[in-house]
Amino acid sequence: MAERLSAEARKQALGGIPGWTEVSGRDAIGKTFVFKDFNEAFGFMTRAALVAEKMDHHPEWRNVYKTVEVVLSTHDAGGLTARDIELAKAMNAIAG
Ligand SMILES: C[C@H](O)[C@H](O)[C@H]1CNC2=NC(N)=NC(=O)C2=N1
Repeated sequence: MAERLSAEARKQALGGIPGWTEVSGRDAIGKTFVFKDFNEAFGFMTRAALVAEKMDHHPEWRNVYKTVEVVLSTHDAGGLTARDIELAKAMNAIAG
């Protein structure tokens, strides 16, 4: 099973994924993506969903019109792991 990231490791990892911050009150990271319109937002979710499924690592997310709020945490590990960082990077790349 993936190991939870140390304080130092997560600080360093967050530096490499623009827009992602620690979620207060739980061991997770989050980002709110804002797109041009609903089509762009849902297109992002569709592409991200395919990557997430391939990784077998799934986001917690919420879509309202052109925004997508994402929270990443590794449920099996009870907190933040390298798998979350990997998916966050992929999501940033997909969003462009
Ligand atoms: C059995 C399956 O591999 C696990 O339940 C996977 C699925 N997707 C997952 N997604 C996330 N975010 N955390 C997990 O621990 C997790 N575990």
